[in-house]
Amino acid sequence: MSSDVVKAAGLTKRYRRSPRPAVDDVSFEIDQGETVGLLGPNGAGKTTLIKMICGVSVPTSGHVRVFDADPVRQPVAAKSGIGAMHQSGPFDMMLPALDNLRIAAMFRGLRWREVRPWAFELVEYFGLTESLPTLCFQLSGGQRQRLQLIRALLTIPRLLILDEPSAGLDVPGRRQVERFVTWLREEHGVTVLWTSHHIDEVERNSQRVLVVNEGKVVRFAKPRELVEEFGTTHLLMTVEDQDAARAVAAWAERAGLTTTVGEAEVRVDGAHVRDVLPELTRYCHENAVPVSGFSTATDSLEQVFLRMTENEG
Ligand SMILES: Nc1ncnc2c1ncn2[C@@H]1O[C@H](COP(=O)(O)OP(=O)(O)OP(=O)(O)O)[C@@H](O)[C@H]1O
Repeated sequence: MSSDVVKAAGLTKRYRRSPRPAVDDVSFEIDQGETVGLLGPNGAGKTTLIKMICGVSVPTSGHVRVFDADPVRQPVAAKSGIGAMHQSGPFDMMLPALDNLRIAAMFRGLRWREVRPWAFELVEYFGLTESLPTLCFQLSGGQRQRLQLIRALLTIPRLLILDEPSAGLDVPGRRQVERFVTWLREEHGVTVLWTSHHIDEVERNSQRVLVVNEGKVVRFAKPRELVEEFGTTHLLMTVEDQDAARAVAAWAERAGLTTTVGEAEVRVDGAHVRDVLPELTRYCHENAVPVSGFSTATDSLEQVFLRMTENEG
């Protein structure tokens, strides 16, 4: 029995009449209790990957195991531990929110009477108590999004899969989802796989990030490791006049660095830019170059992600 919750090997999905596979020879493992952010640009294959993990879509080749079971051939063993929220999962729009929750419980073989106290706690936490009698088509997009999340959580799953849980939510709503996911992981050891186009929230809440592009895994690592590996640091020197800007830029270029001269500052880019800072400040001091300050900044995960998934052509 392995401790991996999800294990994919050579997983591939090619839709009919598609020029290239949506998911292309993907292999990775997700450990018990970790939160993994799945990042990729539109059309990268995230939803297709999630559908195969949930047993909703059949792989063309390769395989995926969830709790050591094949989600298509052994659906009960694989799926009974999964709580999944899919992008725009269907509701019966002409029924009240409450009935949609009851129906979801029924489909999952749960007794509404037994799950109701927990469901009502969730409803209260996500601020939907007064919306329970409202017909689904009369709910706002954000309210429907919250209802979807509650539906995925009618029981606390061992593996929670969320496909863009924060789509359409305002900032407090996004933070509420983040806090809840963190609570599930910390209090219940729930393993989480989630996608989001809000890279800042993935960075804040994921132990590891699986970056996919054009169906392939680009990298699977901790956010900090990605920033260290693919990010750059730059230096901003604030100068008092253009002569000073030219002097700083000339020195930096002699040191093999790239510079961008602005109105009152010089940006210096290049590997190990921090290492040259003492020498540069000494040069400015000894030559009376009027520099009024400096700062260094490292790329965010968002900048790194953009660089990693830039498509040529
Ligand atoms: N049912 C389908 N039939 C044919 N092609 C499909 C189908 N579903 C997805 N695709 C294609 O597979 C590729 C991956 O789509 P997928 O929805 O998995 O991407 P995604 O990363 O989830 O994108 P997004 O961020 O836009 O939701 C896309 O090129 C898409 O057009």
